[in-house]
Amino acid sequence: MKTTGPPQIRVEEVSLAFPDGTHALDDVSVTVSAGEMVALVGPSGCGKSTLLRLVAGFEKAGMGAVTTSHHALGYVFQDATLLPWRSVLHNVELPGQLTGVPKASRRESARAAIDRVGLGGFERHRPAQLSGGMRMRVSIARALTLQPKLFLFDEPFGALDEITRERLNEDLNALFEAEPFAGLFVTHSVTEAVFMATRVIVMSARPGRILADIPVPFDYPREPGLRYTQEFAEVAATVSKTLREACEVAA
Ligand SMILES: Nc1ncnc2c1ncn2[C@@H]1O[C@H](COP(=O)(O)OP(=O)(O)OP(=O)(O)O)[C@@H](O)[C@H]1O
Repeated sequence: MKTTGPPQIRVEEVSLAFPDGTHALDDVSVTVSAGEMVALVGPSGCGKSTLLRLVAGFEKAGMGAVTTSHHALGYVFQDATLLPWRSVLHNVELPGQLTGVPKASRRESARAAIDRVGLGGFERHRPAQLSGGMRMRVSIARALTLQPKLFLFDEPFGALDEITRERLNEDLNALFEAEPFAGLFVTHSVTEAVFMATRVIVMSARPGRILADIPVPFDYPREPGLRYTQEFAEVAATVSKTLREACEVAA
């Protein structure tokens, strides 16, 4: 198991209300260090995406402070957000192209990232020729070319079938193990949260507050069969119970 490094993301006592008065977050504090993958779960609309957007700098906190290390940031959304007219290779090259990386060098890192997500051989395919899971892999490869030390995932596998999602969880765990970034991962799946995360944060209904911060005590690599063990079931039950309480208050 890797040791955790210095904090990469610090959210301190943050509250946020949108201009229309929607109170999205209330007194939220989260620290994520290198080597931590923190899953965020909570009732729909509790402010999980808003919290990610704050960390990315797309929103400003009304109160409190958000600080991140000055490293490149990877952001992966539920939609793969690929350009349909571009090949896999050209989609993955895009961040390098936009930031002025010379062609040979950006092509080399794009090819390496495509290999790392298991899509070697599909460089010339267009997004429409790929499955949903493959498109998501392209999206992750594109983020990997930035060599992010901070990685934000906004429910990236929510639209995929169960088995594809499990495979992507396993592959993302392997990427995390190989290069322990600081990760914040929004999901509605308790199994996915516990399988992937080093900690699971459970948020309350809006305005989102932190109800629990539950450590996940499993080493990496995490074998697929971990999901069927008693220890896994116990951690998942703790998360589910807290989440259920949060949702019952919301209902
Ligand atoms: N720009 C905005 N202006 C006003 N309200 C907003 C804005 N963006 C989000 N909201 C509201 O803020 C609350 C939190 O939204 P957010 O998308 O962060 O929730 P979430 O927990 O990610 O939801 P879900 O799990 O359904 O994806 C919601 O009530 C949402 O409608």
